[in-house]
Amino acid sequence: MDLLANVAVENKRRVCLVWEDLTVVASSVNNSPKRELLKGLSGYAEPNRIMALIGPSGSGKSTVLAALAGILPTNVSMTGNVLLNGTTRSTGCRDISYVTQEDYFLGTLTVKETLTYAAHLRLPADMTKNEIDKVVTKILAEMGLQDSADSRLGNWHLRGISSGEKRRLSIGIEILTQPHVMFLDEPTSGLDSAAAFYVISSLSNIAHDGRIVICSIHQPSGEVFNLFDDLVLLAGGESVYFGEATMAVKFFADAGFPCPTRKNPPEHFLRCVNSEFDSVAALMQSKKEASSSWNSLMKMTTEEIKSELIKYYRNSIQSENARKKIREIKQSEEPLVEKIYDTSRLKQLCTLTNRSILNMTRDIGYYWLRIVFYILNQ
Ligand SMILES: Nc1ncnc2c1ncn2[C@@H]1O[C@H](COP(=O)(O)OP(=O)(O)OP(=O)(O)O)[C@@H](O)[C@H]1O
Repeated sequence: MDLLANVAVENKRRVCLVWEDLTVVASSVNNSPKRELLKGLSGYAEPNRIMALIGPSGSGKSTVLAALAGILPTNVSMTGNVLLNGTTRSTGCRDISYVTQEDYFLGTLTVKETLTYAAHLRLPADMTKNEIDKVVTKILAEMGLQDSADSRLGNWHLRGISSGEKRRLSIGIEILTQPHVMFLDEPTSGLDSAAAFYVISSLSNIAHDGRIVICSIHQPSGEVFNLFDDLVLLAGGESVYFGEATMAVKFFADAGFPCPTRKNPPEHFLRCVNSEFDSVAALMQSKKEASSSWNSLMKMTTEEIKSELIKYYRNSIQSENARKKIREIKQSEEPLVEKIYDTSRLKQLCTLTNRSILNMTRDIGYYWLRIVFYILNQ
């Protein structure tokens, strides 16, 4: 069996991700008290599904992604477990990939060149040039980048590909190694609604090809929201909702906070838990506009709605189902659950960060070599 086929077979293995009682605490600075960034979150992610992580700014979305990917900064400590099954590797680079908000590229290279260099660096050394070309062609097609394959990426003085295409290229580079789990921090930030839809559609296709995709996202449009299978809504580091995205509207209605007709559901969910709206409401009150405000219709402050929802979620059927599913995944004999890191192996939390730095350094080194060869050949 050739290497490409090997990669494909491995990719079909079912891998589930489970997190239990995830608590992240930031150490005190200048005698300030320790701060709990995440408060005992539990959940799971299955292959063939794409999960949205939403919540107000500062609710802990990036911290959850970093905790699950094992790249928390050193000034925070984590308790709880993150479990990944079906693999004997711990945080091996083929299992987990993390796409940051920023795209780091050399603007003078084309899309295809960038993918090809990344493929040469990241794929097994014994893959032939022909095999690598096949992988690159497949990814260009998968990410809808065929038409811009020969376009330069661009930089401050060179007009290049669009921001949406850059995002898709970043994702394409990460799927080169066929990771089982992909984390993405705000993959649609700075994109217009059409580009955001395209990026999330591509991610949905990647997920439905047997992978777990989890991404944080700010205010998704209704169309983008409909692409997600699962939803985690966070507020102040706590779970307000965890479950199927399509069931969230019913959850809010059952909890006593129904989504008004014609309102975009994620907008309503965020409106319910974003305490910043309280200060906006206070400002409006001072302008005598409060009679029409949302809070006055609800007769509660956002802080009160948030605590009500957190309490409701804890005793909800969604929370019970999540606990049951976590138990089932952990008990399933085939494949085995492997603990990828826990509080006793905190050092492993740094491995991904180190690997990213290593990859970046290697990438830069390779690009410089390429430039030197180019100059010598002129
Ligand atoms: N390393 C850290 N040390 C101390 N506090 C931190 C650290 N990382 C994050 N925080 C704090 O934890 C809270 C959650 O941060 P996080 O970046 O996870 O939120 P977020 O939901 O991703 O926000 P945004 O949508 O604005 O990116 C914030 O109040 C932030 O200031």
